[in-house]
Amino acid sequence: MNPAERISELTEKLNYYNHRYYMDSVSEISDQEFDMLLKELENLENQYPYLKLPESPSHRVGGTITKNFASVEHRYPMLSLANTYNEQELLDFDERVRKGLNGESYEYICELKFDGISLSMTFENGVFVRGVTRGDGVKGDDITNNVKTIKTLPLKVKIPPSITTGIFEIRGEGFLPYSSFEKMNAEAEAAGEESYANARNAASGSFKLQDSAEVARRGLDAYVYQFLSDEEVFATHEESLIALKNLGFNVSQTWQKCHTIQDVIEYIKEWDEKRFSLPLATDGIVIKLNSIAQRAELGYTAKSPRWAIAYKYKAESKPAILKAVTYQVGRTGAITPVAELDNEKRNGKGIHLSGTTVKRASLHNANEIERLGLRIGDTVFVEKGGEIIPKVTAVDLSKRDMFNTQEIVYPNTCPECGAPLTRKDGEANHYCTNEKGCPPQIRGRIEHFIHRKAMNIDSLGEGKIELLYEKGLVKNITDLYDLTYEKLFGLEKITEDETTGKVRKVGFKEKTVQNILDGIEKSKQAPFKQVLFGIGIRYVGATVAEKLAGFFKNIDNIKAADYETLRTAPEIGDKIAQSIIEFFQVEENLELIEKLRNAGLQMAAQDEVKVIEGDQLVGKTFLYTGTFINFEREALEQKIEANGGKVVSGVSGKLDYLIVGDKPGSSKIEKAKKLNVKMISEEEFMAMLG
Ligand SMILES: NC(=O)c1ccc[n+]([C@@H]2O[C@H](COP(=O)([O-])OP(=O)(O)OC[C@H]3O[C@@H](n4cnc5c(N)ncnc54)[C@H](O)[C@@H]3O)[C@@H](O)[C@H]2O)c1
Ligand SMILES: [Zn+2]
Repeated sequence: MNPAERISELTEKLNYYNHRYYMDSVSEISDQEFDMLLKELENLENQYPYLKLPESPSHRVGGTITKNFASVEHRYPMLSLANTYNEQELLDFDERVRKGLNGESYEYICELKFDGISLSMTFENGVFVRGVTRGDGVKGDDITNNVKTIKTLPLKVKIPPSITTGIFEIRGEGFLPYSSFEKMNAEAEAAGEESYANARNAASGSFKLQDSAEVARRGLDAYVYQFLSDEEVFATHEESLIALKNLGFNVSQTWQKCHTIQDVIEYIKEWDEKRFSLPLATDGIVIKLNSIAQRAELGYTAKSPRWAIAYKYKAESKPAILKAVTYQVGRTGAITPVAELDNEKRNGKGIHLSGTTVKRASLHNANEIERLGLRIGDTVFVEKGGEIIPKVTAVDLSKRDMFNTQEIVYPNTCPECGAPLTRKDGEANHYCTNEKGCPPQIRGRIEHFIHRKAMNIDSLGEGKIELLYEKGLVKNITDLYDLTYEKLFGLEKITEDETTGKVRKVGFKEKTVQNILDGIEKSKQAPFKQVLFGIGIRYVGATVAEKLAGFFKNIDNIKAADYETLRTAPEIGDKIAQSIIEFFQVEENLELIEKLRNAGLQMAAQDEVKVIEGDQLVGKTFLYTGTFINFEREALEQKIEANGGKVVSGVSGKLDYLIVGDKPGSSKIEKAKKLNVKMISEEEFMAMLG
């Protein structure tokens, strides 16, 4: 490949990864791999400047603004940071600073590099008015309502007296603490939804949700690390950090002043392991010049300040012995192979990696085992980078001993129930075929049934369900409604955590029993859409269940619907329709529904109470495109309907009004123009309401 081809390939790849990372909150490769590719591109571009492409990611901040929020121009651009993974480049940075300051003395402030998303928070007269993402560095998404869910962010503070304009801005990192991240992923898994690979992606995805109530539930937090205003308020960064803390902002107390680059290197070493005891993900250290005046002397490149640099920790990789492969069975029957690992002394203590003990790592599926070419007894490399879940990255073939290692034979029967496994075309996982009798599948279905978006019985959980199942009290979801105080009181189970060895006791005393029974009783009031989700028809997630409930109104209509009728419901495609038909063909499923009905569960949708505000829009149809200042999408639809109007799903000649917001969709606009549909602004719409 010649340089031109490589430059074009790297540009395209990096732009793609940037898009996935910033828009979709997904990392398809590790940060380290990304940074290496970017460095390679930068080197090539320096060598062959005339080959640099206009869309090159090398001189731009990586993010973009989205269509889902109003976009806001930053008062001060939000830049990135230069980064490095090695000490020499840190020394080079120090050398550049020294030269740039012409012999003046200087000092650094070191901070941890928190791994979340940058936030800009504006205060006017001491009141928090706006929270914005970094976006493309010039403009960002207005996510004020989501930022407001951060409990540690004071919404009103005293303003420093030297600020005459009344306006100042705070910058910080919005993040999801590990504890919230784990909780959120456990819930997502229970609901059969996709989980995030790491806390940074989960934070990024959460800050960009439309529903602020859901954002609030996720438990986001933020650390504040920068103060900006038109007036010069602080002479040093240190002063500003102390002042921010005193004003009530959440400033991580892990920062430190360093007088030399050697002190900086000490700080880096100190936090290499210690950072894993922090409640959030960190991926490095940020080194910043302390003096604000000296910062101005050094200035900026197009992408980052010259007075700061990020040192990023390399993902730690360690050898381990693959003792065995075990197989886990999930709710859907999917089999996951797991590597059982130990250290090279084989003393059962596992390996110590990035602050935690590792004894197991997921191998995902049979293909992955094949790709890695694993044998039992191999020495393998285990890595834990930004992801908190360790992974096996390769076999150390130099240590391979053919006589003392064994081939891995993928099982063809279920390790839990012995039933045969199948693997559908195009699927990576094997599945246990014994849907009705396989214990983890049964327990999984019950866990799904009590999920927050289903029957919402939060007084039950995994451990309790396991106990009820083992005692033979609950073998399927309908058994929950036969539980009584007598059956539950006094049940007990002691479990030992395999990795930590911690002993945990689940015991049912008076209060626990009462809570469980109350929770079950309350679930009888859960709306039909939640019941429909809870019974666990394949492919019928919470959203599909809501659509079905809204369209068919009750379970009998759904049961009676044939394929064509099902397909007329909104967003019900072939796969879902087939799955519903199949579900209602099974006799046991029909019995299950009758039992739930007899237990008193809601099998029909209650008529929604429609709010009526006026009749100004009666007889008129509306469609909207873009984002609006006064409404989220749902609120806008409600407003139209509450005033007698109707929201339609596409532009047609019959459409009366297209309401055009910020960043409208071009296809809707074009179609509306062609069909002469009247287009109105948000203000004009408000005026129609009178
Ligand atoms: N894996 C992928 O596919 C992929 C794709 C794109 C980008 N990335 C990663 O993202 C990086 C680029 O992101 P970036 O431009 O935001 O740079 P960056 O994350 O390396 O550094 C800048 C950011 O650091 C954050 N930060 C955390 N703690 C800070 C502190 N104490 N002081 C100041 N800032 C602090 C701020 O949000 C700031 O915007 C890449 O280097 C790469 O590692 C990964
Ligand atoms: Zn099984």
